[in-house]
Amino acid sequence: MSSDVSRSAPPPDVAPYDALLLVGFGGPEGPDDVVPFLENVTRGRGIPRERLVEVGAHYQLFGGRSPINDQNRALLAAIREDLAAAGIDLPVYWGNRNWDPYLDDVVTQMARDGHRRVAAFVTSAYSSYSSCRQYRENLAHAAQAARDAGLEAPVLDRFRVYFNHPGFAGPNVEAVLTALEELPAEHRDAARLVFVTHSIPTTMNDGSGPDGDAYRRQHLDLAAHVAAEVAAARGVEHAWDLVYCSRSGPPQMPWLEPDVNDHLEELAGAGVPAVVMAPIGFVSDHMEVIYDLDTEALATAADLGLAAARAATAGVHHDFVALARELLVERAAAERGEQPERPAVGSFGACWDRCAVDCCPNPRAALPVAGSRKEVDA
Ligand SMILES: CC1=C(CCC(=O)O)c2cc3nc(cc4[nH]c(cc5[nH]c(cc1n2)c(C)c5CCC(=O)O)c(CCC(=O)O)c4C)C(CCC(=O)O)=C3C
Ligand SMILES: [Fe+2]
Repeated sequence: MSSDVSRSAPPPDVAPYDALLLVGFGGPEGPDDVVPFLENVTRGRGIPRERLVEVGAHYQLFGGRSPINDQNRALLAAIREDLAAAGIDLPVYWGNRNWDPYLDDVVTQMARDGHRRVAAFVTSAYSSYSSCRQYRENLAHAAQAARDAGLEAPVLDRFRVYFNHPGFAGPNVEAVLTALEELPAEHRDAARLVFVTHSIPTTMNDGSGPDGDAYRRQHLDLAAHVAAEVAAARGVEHAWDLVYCSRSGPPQMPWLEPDVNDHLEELAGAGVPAVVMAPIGFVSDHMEVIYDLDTEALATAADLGLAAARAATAGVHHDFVALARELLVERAAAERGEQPERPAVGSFGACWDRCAVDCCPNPRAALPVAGSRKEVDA
């Protein structure tokens, strides 16, 4: 499969799919949305009130508006354009887990529009309950909402986890190289690469993927790949680490560590002069990135006298937009019984199309999910 599609070539075959669904997290779009949004996110999850007040304040600092929905609107438009340019005539919808447009409403509309077989592109690149299974629960819930409305629900196939797809890895390599150029020249070669992702409870990490610990190991694998590509491009080896941001939950519950701010302190103490913070755990510059990194961690670095630059997220990078099409064409071929090429960087190889039944278990309840290997879809 090639990403440059010439005009005369026949368009790639996307059968059996009749629509693509972009699946987002969702975010508030004004001050009055913040509390109901936080209630949606944390319902039944035992997040302390103090943490919600604190996170609410982060949103209010930005006028109560997260950039995440606008980023998904831009991604949606870019995917539509990319598909059209490739000659693929397929409607693309967008729905969220936690805010309008809600997945339940969007999938119900898709059913009403007659769609039967839908490919789902989730804006989250790694395995874990929060970043994988919970979205598949949301898809199953949305299919049920369509059935509750008296409609025939489409089958919803979620793409393979894509942290190691070249269309995600490539933009992250490029972003680190660009961020290095933003550092003072005299410190550039000594800069540490600090890869950052969302912390999760250690128990959630332990259960992630088919064999456990997949969330952390997938990040380490991509980080090692990016660091190697950067070294190859610059002819300079940069030491690197994987650290975490946005810890939540009650204080006595262990979450993945170290926190990015603590880590910066340690680096400064060890005499490191400069860092690039690369948020490989996120696909766009949403609140965790613009608050936890750009506001808080960059201030920590400034206090410590560390030169720091934040690498861009994949966002609407051409290669990341193309990834949606490439995974669509790949998965369609697989569903037709063909053996498509499955590009992947790093040491793990391409991930599975359908998750194992006990992959990334829900810590609280066994809920129906879309796209498991053996379970019958809800
Ligand atoms: C792994 C992961 C990703 C990356 C994968 C993915 O992208 O899905 C992610 C993304 C996001 N998380 C987001 C926002 C929030 N996450 C929270 C809480 C939590 N996140 C968790 C994990 C993750 N979260 C967990 C284990 C919790 C504890 C509660 C629970 O077990 O569910 C809370 C509650 C307050 C707090 O406790 O911080 C908020 C407000 C936004 C939107 C940002 C915006 O508005 O721009 C995005 C993209
Ligand atoms: Fe989160």
